[in-house]
Amino acid sequence: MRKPIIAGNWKMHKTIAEGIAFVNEVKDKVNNDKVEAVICAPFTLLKDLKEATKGTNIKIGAQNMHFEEKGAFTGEVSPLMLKELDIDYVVIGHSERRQYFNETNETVNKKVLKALEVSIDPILCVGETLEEREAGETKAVCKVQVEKALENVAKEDLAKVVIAYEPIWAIGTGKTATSEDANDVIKYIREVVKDIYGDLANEVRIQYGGSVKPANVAEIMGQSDIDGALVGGASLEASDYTQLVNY
Ligand SMILES: O=C(CO)COP(=O)(O)O
Repeated sequence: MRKPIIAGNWKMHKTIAEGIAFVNEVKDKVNNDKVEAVICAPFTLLKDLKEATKGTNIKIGAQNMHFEEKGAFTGEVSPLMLKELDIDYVVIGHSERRQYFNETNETVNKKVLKALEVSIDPILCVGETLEEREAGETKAVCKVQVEKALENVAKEDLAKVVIAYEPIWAIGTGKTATSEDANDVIKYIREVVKDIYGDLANEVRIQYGGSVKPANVAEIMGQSDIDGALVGGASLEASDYTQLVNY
């Protein structure tokens, strides 16, 4: 049975003080045992958020990391530095990183492998652009992204990988894929994983991301193959976040 995972991706928002105030507001209200609740925050907040969420149901994720453990990589953060903070998840290959920071399928694969090696569960993001969708390439694009990202991932590690299907045109635009469309692509992504790993694919959680909010979360989560949501904008407000994880 796959436990649904609802993760807020704060992107480049919130100071430490704001993050702690947020956690203090939501922590006693996050009480849906059926869902894993996660906050993916900027690096500067991680240590304090781990502290503030101790003894609560909220897990903490980073939004990126380097694939090397150390070295001359000015401005980067190493997987071991995240591990030292006992970080639970790390978002890998978000479309904003692919678009603005030259993240490629190859670096995404290296990061996924490294995250698994240091025991931080990767949230692997895939998804098509509007152009690709209009050209009917959605599934082909997702297939390549998933196959490349999972290259050399060991069978016994597969279930630790969370995949987030985030159509780029639905991110921050207010446009969601219809829940049936999202479900259809997610079903297909599971087939792609199945072609590589067989029935182990049934253990992989696949989230939807893109303009998820309290008003549409139940419908999205009600789909047969959607195992969670990765939420940007609507995860920034404490009351919205509480509604999302308690949908
Ligand atoms: O990119 C996203 C989550 O990673 C989605 O962002 P929005 O929920 O703001 O559309």
